[in-house]
Parts: sequence; structure tokens; C-alpha cells
Amino acid sequence: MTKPVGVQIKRLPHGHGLDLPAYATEGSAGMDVLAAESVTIKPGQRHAVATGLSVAIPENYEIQVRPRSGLAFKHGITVPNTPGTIDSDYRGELKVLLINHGTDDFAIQRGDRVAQLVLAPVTQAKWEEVDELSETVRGEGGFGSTGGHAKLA
Ligand SMILES: O=c1ccn([C@H]2C[C@H](O)[C@@H](COP(=O)(O)OP(=O)(O)OP(=O)(O)O)O2)c(=O)[nH]1
Repeated sequence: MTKPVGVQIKRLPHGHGLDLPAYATEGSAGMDVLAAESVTIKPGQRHAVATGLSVAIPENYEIQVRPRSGLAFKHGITVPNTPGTIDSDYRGELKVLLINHGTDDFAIQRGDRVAQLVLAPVTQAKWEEVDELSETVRGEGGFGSTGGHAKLA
């Protein structure tokens, strides 16, 4: 494991009394983040779940908001914009967008772990506009051009 990177975090009034996002195990890539509200998401509905937290991520990093596989597999609850992007200059409340792809109402209680946060390095690009791009074997092939599944043939 590399040395952890410090990230400033602030509890908003409705975030008080909740644990901060935390790694469930020593080798976890993501910190489970808790809901700061209780809400029920009906099948097909989306909701921006409050976390009661705002953060100041160091420059050249982002936080990605990813689904929890257990909620996705067992209940069809996922993050529609996955991975959600928390920019280093964002100071508003961190929200977890969830969608219910399942067939049942999904009840979230304040304190439930609804998603996971992954700190990731960011490299910004600088465009270098050209008239011709370098040639490659793949060329313009894409969208299943290499096969590998009967349905792509
Ligand atoms: O799952 C998410 C995604 C985004 N955000 C916050 C932090 C992020 O920095 C900001 C903007 O997100 P994004 O760039 O994805 O949204 P946009 O639709 O492009 O909005 P904007 O025009 O404000 O950038 O919203 C969240 O709290 N949760």
C-alpha cells in the first residue's frame, strides 16, 4: 500500500453523529459512505442521497463514487453516473446518485452504507491538434470488431 493521501472532510449539520466513510478491510479500494437521510427509492426511480459531508480533495486527485456490488446484485441498486466524479474544486455536499433497477421498493435508513468512494489520481490532458493521426493495426475498428462473443459475429 502506498502512503495514504490526506483529504479534508467537513461534516455538515445533518452529517453529525455518523461515521466518516471508511475502508471495510485493510485491502479495500473504496471507503463505504453512509447515507445521512432515510429515503425509499421506488423501482425505476433515482435519488441523490445526502451524505452530510463535503470535502476538499487535493489537486490532481478526484474521488470516484462507485456502486456496492452487494446492493447491485441483490437489489438492482446502482449508481447511474458510475463512477460519479467528485472534482477537487467542489465544495458542495457530496451526494450519492442511486437508481433502483430492481422490482421492489428499496428503503435506505440513515447510517446505511450506500456506495463506496475511491480516491484516484487525475492527469489533465492538453490537446495537440493535428491533420493526420498515427496509423495503427486497429485503425478505425471498434465496437466489437475483434469478436470474442458469438453475438458479435
Ligand atoms: O455522484 C456525484 C457526482 C457529482 N457530484 C458533485 C461533485 C462534482 O464535483 C460536482 C459536479 O459533478 P459533474 O461534473 O459530474 O456534474 P455536471 O453535470 O457536469 O455538473 P457541473 O456542470 O456542475 O460540473 O457534483 C456529487 O456530489 N456526486
